[in-house]
Amino acid sequence: MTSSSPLAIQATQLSKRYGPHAVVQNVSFALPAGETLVLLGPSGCGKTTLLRMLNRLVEPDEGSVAVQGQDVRTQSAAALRRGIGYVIQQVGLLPHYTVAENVGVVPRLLGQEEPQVAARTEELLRRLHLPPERFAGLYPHQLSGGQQQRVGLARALAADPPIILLDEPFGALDPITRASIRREFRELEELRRKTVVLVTHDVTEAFELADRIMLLNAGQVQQLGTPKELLFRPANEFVRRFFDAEKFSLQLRTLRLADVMTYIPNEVHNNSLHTYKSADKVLPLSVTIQEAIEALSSPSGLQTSAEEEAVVWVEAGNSPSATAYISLTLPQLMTAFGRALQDVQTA
Ligand SMILES: Nc1ncnc2c1ncn2[C@@H]1O[C@H](COP(=O)(O)OP(=O)(O)OP(=O)(O)O)[C@@H](O)[C@H]1O
Repeated sequence: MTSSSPLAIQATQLSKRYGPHAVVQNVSFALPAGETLVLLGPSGCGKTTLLRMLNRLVEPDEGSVAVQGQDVRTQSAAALRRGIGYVIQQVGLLPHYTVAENVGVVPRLLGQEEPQVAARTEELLRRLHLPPERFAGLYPHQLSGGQQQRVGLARALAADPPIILLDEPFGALDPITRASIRREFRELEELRRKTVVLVTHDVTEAFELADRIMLLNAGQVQQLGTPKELLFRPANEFVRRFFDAEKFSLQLRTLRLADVMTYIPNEVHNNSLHTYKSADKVLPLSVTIQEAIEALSSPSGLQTSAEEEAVVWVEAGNSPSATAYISLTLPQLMTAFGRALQDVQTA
């Protein structure tokens, strides 16, 4: 992100008290358009209150919020609703409205024409894997929790707001559904262009989705940075301890193939510069070590080498004429990962 990117949200010195409790204390951040910021921290640390100050559901005692460069206090409720989508854990679907009616609520409130609302609803339901032929006429109680969550997301996206606020959007789901919806969510083109602020207390979720994480404790920012910075350069003891229990799994989700390629021995590079077959699995350097392990462990699409070892091909750099690919086995990957970790921790 360049410094010239326009700021989607700028929060300045936000504070909020409830009685004697300072729930949010002096929180500031600047969020460039297109970035995903995750608010993370233990229960009661002020995440939801901070999120709700961004769309004026909670008024701060001190400080200010600017959205697209304009103070939110000077924007009408309708303008804020158009510019900022909001999804909460309880989904909040209207029980007597069908799926399609729920998705169309905000565009209708904003006065959009019926054919336009219907087309947008159909497009979004399809994109969120809820085929409208089957789902458009159902009522919320006829849906599973995961399906309801997707309708909630479709509803927040319906008016195509540039900013989306999500409060524990996957919180009510079981861990397996949660992981798969999270993956769909990450891959949703519709969301990639948007500025997202997401509240969670799930560390893995934060690491999988965030460009930057704000870790809060008792209303105060402990650290604001990339997942890599929080994991490998914790600002204080609270930050270090917060990630300690899940450190290894987070390291796998934070380091990418690009970070470990220099630790792959030369002989591997030299022996494996072949042209790959189109059916083979090819990974870009941007995938995480976790994703590479999953690719190496899944039964489909694997090529088997002479030693019967699973390999993936990795884009190992571009020459002017062609992309070079090297093959990588799980043991080679894990050795390189171990070396990269040692270096990053002692650097
Ligand atoms: N309207 C309110 N009146 C009084 N106290 C409140 C109100 N809203 C929140 N609080 C208190 O403020 C603190 C922070 O609440 P908040 O919901 O922002 O935390 P959170 O980090 O989102 O927690 P969780 O992860 O459990 O949802 C809590 O102690 C809560 O009891």
